[in-house]
Amino acid sequence: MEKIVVALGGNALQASGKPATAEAQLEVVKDTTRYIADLIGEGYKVVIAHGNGPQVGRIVLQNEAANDITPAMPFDVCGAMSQGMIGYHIQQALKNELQKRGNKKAVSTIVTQVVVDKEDSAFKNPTKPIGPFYTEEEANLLKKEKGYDIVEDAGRGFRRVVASPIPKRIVEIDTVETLVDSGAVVITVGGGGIPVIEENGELKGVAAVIDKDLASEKLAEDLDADTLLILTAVDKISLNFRKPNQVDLDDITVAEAKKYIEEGHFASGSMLPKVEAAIKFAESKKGRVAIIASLDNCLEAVKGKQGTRISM
Ligand SMILES: Nc1ncnc2c1ncn2[C@@H]1O[C@H](COP(=O)(O)OP(=O)(O)O)[C@@H](O)[C@H]1O
Ligand SMILES: NC(=O)OP(=O)(O)O
Repeated sequence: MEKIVVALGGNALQASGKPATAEAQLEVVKDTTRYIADLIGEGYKVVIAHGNGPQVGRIVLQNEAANDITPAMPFDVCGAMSQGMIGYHIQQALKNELQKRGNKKAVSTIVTQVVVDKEDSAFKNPTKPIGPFYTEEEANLLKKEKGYDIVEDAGRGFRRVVASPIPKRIVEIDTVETLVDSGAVVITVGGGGIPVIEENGELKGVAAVIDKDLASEKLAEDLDADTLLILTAVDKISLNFRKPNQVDLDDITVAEAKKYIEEGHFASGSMLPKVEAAIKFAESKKGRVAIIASLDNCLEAVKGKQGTRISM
């Protein structure tokens, strides 16, 4: 049975431009899980990973705002909360959807820690956007009052950025593997995993957000998956994106993908980490394929009819 690690992007988890209520998130997740249920219905063994940038940013803000009433939780705990919150919605919506289709598969979220290097240079150079968008005026105030690092995010406004170290090891991988082998649908490395460092033989949470595409790639390698399916808002990756001479790509080799990166076709912080994760997975073992596609085309993409496929 073909094993697929599905990495869900922001648009699969929340409606853009709408208030970030629990109801709105659940509605979007319900749509998302219909597509995932289609994949499962076709017999694919599916493991789900997802992002958390907007959600963990909001949880941190809620904690900071309520600090006078009850102590704010540290950043790593906020990451764990985002995993639980998003995982809960996905596992509930997917279980309901599968049950409707007469499928009794178990669906479980694993709170997942991912080890990073405490010397990772990312800790000195924050790049991962989290939470809401701000105007320039709001951004300047937040920088001054809260000491946030804030950058302009791809022409969409200003956003807080935090460190995004490279994922080295998935702590709960054996548990995930056992559950996947038992036939369960597992939701894991949510938000790229809760970042932890190893100190004197112990795990310790750190303030960071791991890139979920890179963590999903690590997961796919560890589980010996056949396919890494990265779902986002566009159906294919493009050369000259959003320019009059845009060219959408169907099938590319790792060598071509590397050349396109060098030519600067993929925006850092958005498409670049996806293409990098796809390259790493395709190179890791003969026969492995990475696909970047939109959620609504995920089944067609797995069948080779949609999306961009990256292979050796
Ligand atoms: N060369 C490119 N081809 C396709 N999309 C691109 C390209 N460069 C940047 N993008 C943008 O990257 C976005 C995906 O990144 P992002 O929104 O961060 O992903 P996520 O779905 O994980 O939240 C696409 O929706 C698209 O707007
Ligand atoms: N952790 C992470 O990569 O989240 P986003 O995909 O939401 O940025």
